[in-house]
Amino acid sequence: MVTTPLTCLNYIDGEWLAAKSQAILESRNPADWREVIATFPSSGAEDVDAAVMAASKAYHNWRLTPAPARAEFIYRIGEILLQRKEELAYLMSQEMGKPLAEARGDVQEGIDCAIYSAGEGRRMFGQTTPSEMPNKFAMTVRSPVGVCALITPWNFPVAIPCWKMMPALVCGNTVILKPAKDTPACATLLVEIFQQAGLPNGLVNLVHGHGDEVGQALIEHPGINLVSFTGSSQTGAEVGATCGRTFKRVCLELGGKNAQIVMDDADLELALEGAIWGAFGTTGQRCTATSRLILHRDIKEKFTAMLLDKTRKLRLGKGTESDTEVGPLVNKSQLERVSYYLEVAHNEGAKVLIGGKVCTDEQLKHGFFFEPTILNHVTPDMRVAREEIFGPVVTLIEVSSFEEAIKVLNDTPYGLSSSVYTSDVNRAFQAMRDIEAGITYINGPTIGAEVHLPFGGVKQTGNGHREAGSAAIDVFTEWKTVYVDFSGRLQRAQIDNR
Ligand SMILES: NC(=O)C1=CN([C@@H]2O[C@H](COP(=O)(O)OP(=O)(O)OC[C@H]3O[C@@H](n4cnc5c(N)ncnc54)[C@H](OP(=O)(O)O)[C@@H]3O)[C@@H](O)[C@H]2O)C=CC1
Ligand SMILES: O=C(O)CCCC(=O)O
Repeated sequence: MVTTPLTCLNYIDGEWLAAKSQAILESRNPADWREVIATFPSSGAEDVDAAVMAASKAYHNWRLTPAPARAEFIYRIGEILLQRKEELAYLMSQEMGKPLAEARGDVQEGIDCAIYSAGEGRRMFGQTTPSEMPNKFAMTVRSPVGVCALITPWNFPVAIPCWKMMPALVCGNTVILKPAKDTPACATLLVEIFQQAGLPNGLVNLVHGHGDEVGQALIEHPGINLVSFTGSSQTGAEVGATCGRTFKRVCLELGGKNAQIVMDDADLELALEGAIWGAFGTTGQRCTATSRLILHRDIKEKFTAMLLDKTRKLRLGKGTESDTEVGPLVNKSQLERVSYYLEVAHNEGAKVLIGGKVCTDEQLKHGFFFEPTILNHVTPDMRVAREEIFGPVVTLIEVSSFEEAIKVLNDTPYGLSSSVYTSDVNRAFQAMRDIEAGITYINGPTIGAEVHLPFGGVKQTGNGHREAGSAAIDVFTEWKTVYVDFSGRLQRAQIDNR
């Protein structure tokens, strides 16, 4: 296990460095805020400059390294991640609060992503297409985009950086990672693992600090070719606007307001398991979390009773304790945000069936714990049914038909994940066709994405790109069309006669 507090540094051009200003910040344990987990640099524009310079220099060799050789390096990272999985998972649980079992799952996603992306190194196919000319061949090849800025949130501190870094690197790009300031230690240990795998200087650079300083300097920097951002829709809109203004390719993975429909013909035990995991897994701090349960009126009463019973038995605690099912929120402002939405719920006339307040348990009083909460009498027009809460709060909405359920599900500015529990195959296919979301689960919870499949959403959840799976290769490469004219001269007559 890692001994805390850790002293984390930036990693630029193969060296561990303090910020040029020497300023530092702290990350603390959300289950007990008295405990400092790490100190880390509060970097500025001059540190970003150094990282961009290092990444640009490294790009010249890396882009010419054959993709299968790049892939071998990525595979090696996957192997070391597997060896150090427990260490990384424990640190994650200490630093952002998720239960150990979930933290292991987070690291496992990083491993899966490395293994999958390494395979892509041998599959970076283009196309050959017949030319209209007799003396020409035509083809498309993939080229790397260049220097990529990767800006990540705290809720999946290993998986999300890996979703971005593994495909970016295998495609021949170099990267600068700006992790969330709540999880600097996880990002530092991750980069140490890359270093252990034999990281060439400048290929991966790590710059810690405030989003509105480091993040902003990155998105504005003329040496950055691509920005891949995962975070809130509010920040994402600003990132997208800046990238538009400065002509950068940008991939935005943003918020969600995901719903699970439970129909009158559903297997209720199965739907219950899905609802509990979807709503309270990672303390509701997933972009795919179930925030709305859309319940058919014929099963609503029975299902609500089952839900209440199960929620009452959930064990809150420190993520590092083996029997914990629900950990703390990540920081004070998350606790305030969730408390604020409870006030909104009261004002809008929703009814708290369970939870609804900061946890008062003596053992947990130094952590950011909020009780798992169920809100009843919620209607689709209420703010609690439309805005992302990002905490352990689920709203119950009653409907009378399948058509109404789909309409309510779609009635949100977001479109990431969705789920339908039904035993009617026709309804399942209709849901697949009519739901406006990037991901639809049939008889499964809204959470639990697999790294070899495209991930992302519609509407205010993003800008149309997909990460993970083969879609990630589209994000991190440019198409180049190549014509080979083997006659050695222009054939005027053929051109004119076309
Ligand atoms: N669709 C998806 O794939 C996912 C979406 N999310 C969404 O992320 C949100 C929670 O994450 P959270 O970290 O609070 O989101 P934020 O948008 O606050 O932050 C995300 C990242 O952006 C940085 N940042 C903040 N301001 C700027 C800026 N002006 N320019 C550039 N970068 C900036 C942050 O730095 P700092 O830490 O210093 O603030 C952080 O690294 C939720 O809305 C959730 O739905 C989360 C996971 C997956
Ligand atoms: O919230 C996220 O950042 C990813 C969640 C993936 C999933 O649970 O499907």
